[in-house]
Amino acid sequence: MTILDTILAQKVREVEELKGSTVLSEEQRVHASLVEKLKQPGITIISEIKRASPSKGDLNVEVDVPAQAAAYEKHGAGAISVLTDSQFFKGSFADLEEVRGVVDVPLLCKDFVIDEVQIQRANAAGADIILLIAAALEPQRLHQLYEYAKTLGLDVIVEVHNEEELEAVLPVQPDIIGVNNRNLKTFEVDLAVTERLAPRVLAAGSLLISESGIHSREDALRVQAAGASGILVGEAFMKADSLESMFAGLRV
Ligand SMILES: O=P(O)(O)OC[C@@H](O)[C@@H](O)c1c[nH]c2ccccc12
Repeated sequence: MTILDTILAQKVREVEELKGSTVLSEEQRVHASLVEKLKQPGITIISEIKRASPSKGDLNVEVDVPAQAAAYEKHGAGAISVLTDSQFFKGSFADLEEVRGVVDVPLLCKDFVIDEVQIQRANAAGADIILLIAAALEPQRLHQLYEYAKTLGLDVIVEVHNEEELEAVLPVQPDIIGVNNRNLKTFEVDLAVTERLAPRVLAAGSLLISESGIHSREDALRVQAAGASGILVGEAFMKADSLESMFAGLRV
């Protein structure tokens, strides 16, 4: 069993609980658009609230979530990502709701989505964007969930890590493809993954976000040169002594 298998088994249980315990609405809210942000000149920084992760352990468990999110927005985050998984990342939907209360930028509910009910919950908690992970879903199921999220007015980042996953999701014609530099099965991180997959992503007409392992100006410039219009950064912000200088460094 890989860690991804373990997480997905837990998500099956969570989905059952969610279906049993809550009546969620399909309310259409007005959403802040990540697509529009990514089309603007310069790189869009998506700053993540991530207390802990299976690969790195505790990053910043005691973080003051609303204060961190407000600082992200103030220093120039184009969007904010909140890990809502509790078991493996020590996040929560309460974190997402708190962040929604203090920022206006587009908000990504970062979780392992396998069912519509999780998308309803993300929408209800104030998310503007959800993530669909190719490594976690059959292509047809990913396509269904993508279309469902769109009916709620949400943006979707379709996440891939290799050529095979990328080819499998291209028929969806995703507005945004996130290339995860981290292999979710082995935790290995390599920015060359973005460089390898970028030409195909851009040729398909999708916007490109480079995810994971970005810590420095050099890293940001490297993925921007490959064609990324956005970067998703967690650890570097959660462990930064100064958010201001971290933003100054990554803004390219
Ligand atoms: O902390 P990093 O290396 O900057 O990575 C952030 C983000 O890319 C990472 O948290 C992530 C990308 N895709 C995911 C899917 C599930 C959980 C987490 C992730």
